[in-house]
Amino acid sequence: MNAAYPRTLDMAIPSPPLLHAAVAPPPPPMISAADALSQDELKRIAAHRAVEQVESGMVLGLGTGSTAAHALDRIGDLLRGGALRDVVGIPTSEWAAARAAAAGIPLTNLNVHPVVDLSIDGADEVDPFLNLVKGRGGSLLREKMVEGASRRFVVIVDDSKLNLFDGTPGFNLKLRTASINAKASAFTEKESEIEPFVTDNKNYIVDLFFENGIIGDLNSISDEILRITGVVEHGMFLGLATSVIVARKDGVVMMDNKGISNGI
Ligand SMILES: O=C[C@H](O)[C@H](O)[C@H](O)COP(=O)(O)O
Repeated sequence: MNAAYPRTLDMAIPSPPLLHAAVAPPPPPMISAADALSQDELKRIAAHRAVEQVESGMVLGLGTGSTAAHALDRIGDLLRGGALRDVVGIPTSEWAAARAAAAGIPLTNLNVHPVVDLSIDGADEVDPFLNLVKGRGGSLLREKMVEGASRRFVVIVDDSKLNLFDGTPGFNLKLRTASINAKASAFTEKESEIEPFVTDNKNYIVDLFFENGIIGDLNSISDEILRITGVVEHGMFLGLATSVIVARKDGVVMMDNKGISNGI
């Protein structure tokens, strides 16, 4: 997982075969120690609300990250306590596989279960139309495969994730994608001092910097990014989420295609 989450859109491109991915736990949130507990508590609350939708016998998509961790642990607790049974999960990363196994969730894969009943995962940014930016922990490709195969995809966030996709200026130009008004970089200026971020699938994560914010139709931008030779996938999850559970200090809200409900 990445050590820091820049406020950018990420995409994955293949890395050279000699590089291998390090599987690490999710990064700590970039907030002060005093705030850490309350933000983590919000993540836990959102995750537990989502797990209320899990039923015995379901095939689950198991998300990646510090918010999804609470969902995995909760599902494990319910399985151990007997409140849930016959649940199997498809992990969206090596990290999720390890965490789910530790929680006692039986694992499967998309070959065995090509249709997933319910996926639960965090996000880096959520817009009012339930579009997401994901992948700042590097798991966007497997996440999109599993969550795209899901009947329901419930996103769990604290309210710091409610952003429009704003993009952030960047200065470390490696690949210019002029047609989408963005610059991309896998490295800083001092390449020797930084390890490129390599995913579970041995792809590089490249940060895309939209200098003037993301302007235009997101689906067209998505198509354009995917047409760039070498791009495997990007972190915009458009039209995949069926609902978003947002934990705020003043309560929990759910966003879905009918609007926003309070007090769920
Ligand atoms: O690659 C990482 C995943 O897309 C995560 O679900 C996303 O980064 C949100 O992670 P967290 O819940 O730790 O903020």
